[in-house]
Amino acid sequence: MAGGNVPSSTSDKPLGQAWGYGILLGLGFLFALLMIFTTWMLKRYNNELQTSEMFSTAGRTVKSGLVAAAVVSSWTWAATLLQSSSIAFRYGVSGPLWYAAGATVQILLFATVAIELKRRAPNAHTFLEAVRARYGSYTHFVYIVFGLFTNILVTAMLLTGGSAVVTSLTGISTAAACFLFPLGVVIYTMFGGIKATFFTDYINGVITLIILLVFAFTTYATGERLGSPKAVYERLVDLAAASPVEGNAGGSYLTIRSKDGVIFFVINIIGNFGTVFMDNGYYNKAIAASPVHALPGYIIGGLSWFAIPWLCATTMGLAALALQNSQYFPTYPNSMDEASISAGLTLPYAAVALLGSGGAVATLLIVFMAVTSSFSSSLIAVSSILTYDIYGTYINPKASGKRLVYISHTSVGGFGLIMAAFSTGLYYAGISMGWLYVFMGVIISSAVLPATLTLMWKGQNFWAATLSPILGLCCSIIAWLVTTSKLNDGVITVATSGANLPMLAGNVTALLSPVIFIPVLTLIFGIDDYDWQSMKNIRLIDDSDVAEAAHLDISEMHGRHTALSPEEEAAEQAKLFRASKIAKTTTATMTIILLVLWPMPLYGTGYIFSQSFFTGWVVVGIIWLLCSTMAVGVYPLWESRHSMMHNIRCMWRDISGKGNPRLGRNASVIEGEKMDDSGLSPPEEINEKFTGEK
Ligand SMILES: NC(N)=O
Repeated sequence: MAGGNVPSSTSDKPLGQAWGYGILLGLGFLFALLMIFTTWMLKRYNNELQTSEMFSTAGRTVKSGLVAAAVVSSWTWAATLLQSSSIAFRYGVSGPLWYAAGATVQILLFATVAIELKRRAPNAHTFLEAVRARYGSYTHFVYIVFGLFTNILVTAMLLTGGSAVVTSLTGISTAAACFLFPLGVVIYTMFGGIKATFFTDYINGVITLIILLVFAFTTYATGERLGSPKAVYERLVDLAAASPVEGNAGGSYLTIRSKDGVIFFVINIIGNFGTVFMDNGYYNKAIAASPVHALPGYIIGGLSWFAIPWLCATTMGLAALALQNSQYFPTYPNSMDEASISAGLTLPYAAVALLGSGGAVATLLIVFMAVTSSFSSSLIAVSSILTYDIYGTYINPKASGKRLVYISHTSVGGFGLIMAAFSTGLYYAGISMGWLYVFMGVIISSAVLPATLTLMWKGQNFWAATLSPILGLCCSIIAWLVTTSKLNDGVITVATSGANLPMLAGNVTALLSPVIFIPVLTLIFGIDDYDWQSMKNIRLIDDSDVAEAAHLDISEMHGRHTALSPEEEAAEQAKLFRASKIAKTTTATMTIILLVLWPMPLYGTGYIFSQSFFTGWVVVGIIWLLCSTMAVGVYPLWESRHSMMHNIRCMWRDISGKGNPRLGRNASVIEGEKMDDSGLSPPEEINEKFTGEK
């Protein structure tokens, strides 16, 4: 059951309200200042200007390490930490695996779709532009609505989850938290555009990984209150002996065979297909990546992300189970109520039980990081839809680059404000993050298949692309509500409709009904024979007015602002074609491993973990998270080393008065993947040319 009530409050808050306001406002403004400084620096030293192209595509030059870091951070929602820990609290060791596997494969499979988008529509700013190019305005409108639904649901989940944690730890009101979370993010996203999300994603991701490692080492190695896999294992065995888990093999918390766990697995897979494939943010990151870096970026990102919910929930969900009957647990001597579990309070309570007020501060930090990086990604996604797909297409098609930048900024601010108000309303309606998490697929997943086929199959006709998401949505809502009513004698409430079986019915219907609608509509109206040309014809925006206002020549600006020559385009297409072939086999293989080969034998045999198996399980989780830290914490720094050195040198020349620091002023722009950097500053050749230094 998910949602329906407001979580019960514990009398003593581990931290005072000053902590809540300090972190929400202080860190928010710190990030905003960092972004203002970075934007200024990139303009001063790299001829980089916040044009409309730059705001939403980062010049299409970002490298794989930073793409991976951005994927990891923006896919690390509040729910990734909070909901996964609550699922572990409910179902035991299977929960973290169901959560992690059920939400990683979409990122891996999306790599294939991302490559197709770059191949088919090399100049698109959003996925929706490609939809319009192929099918026209009606279909475009349908996918705009599904795209906006996705970002609204994801943002609502971030704010409901994040604010519940802040309230539970500091006592500041949930409504205040809902409005304060977006403040700093809106400011830094306005200044930095998609590049802001890449920067802050990197920082947020690194901080998150470090805190998760601290939690894991405290629970399984160093902490006084647990401190070893053996201590956790023994308490889980005792707990199951006293009250066996219904639907789990042997009533144990230490088995992958869990009836409700596997229902959650299915809901999780379906909902997350929706939130990746229908979120423009993931297409935006692919568009921002240079052609050869999109595929490795998504694969490294997906595999690195897997360890986050897996280890986080294996640590915090199980620590909460192990410590819930101890005096350290905030709800002691009571158990956590259902509303608190659904709101995601398992992790903060476990952190306090493990580490006292230090755990509470670490939780506030990690939740702040999760909320802000994903929120920023959603802000860019929504702003690019409102700017390019609605304003630039239907309201003012002749809009200048400057006007589009203005609309982007306004959209960012407006969406932040609306979502703060909406999430506050959800809180008072008793709709929690956990409820939204299992609900999201019901609303958005019917568009996944037709959206994918828009890029992958030339045969899908206009009617199938346009009608199947709408028909699928109608069917999924009916399936969800009818199942709720049937199982609850006609009583449909937030609590009854949030149970596993109604959500399962709604989710499965959403994803699979297009499997019927698409062939039927294709048979009725005839198979299409699309030549992909209209997608190729999408053009870059003319940003010359913005460049002129900043006294820069557009041809000198960093990033891709002009169309490629036919030779460059042919070379880029050849690389993307090769990447497309690699993507299909690699991602399909990884998906089979994560969804079938790993969990299913453990599920089928109903194996109950021995103590040594559990220890090995935890050790693999910790090693995996350490590898993730290297991949998204260290690798992007290595990749950007020349760019960073360039900027440091420029800054030093500037500070010490050694000449004009705008080194790239007259530099020729080196496009596409010839760029030496990660899209954050000019390539080495430029550096050499103007400084004489290597
Ligand atoms: N991003 C998710 N599904 O945690």
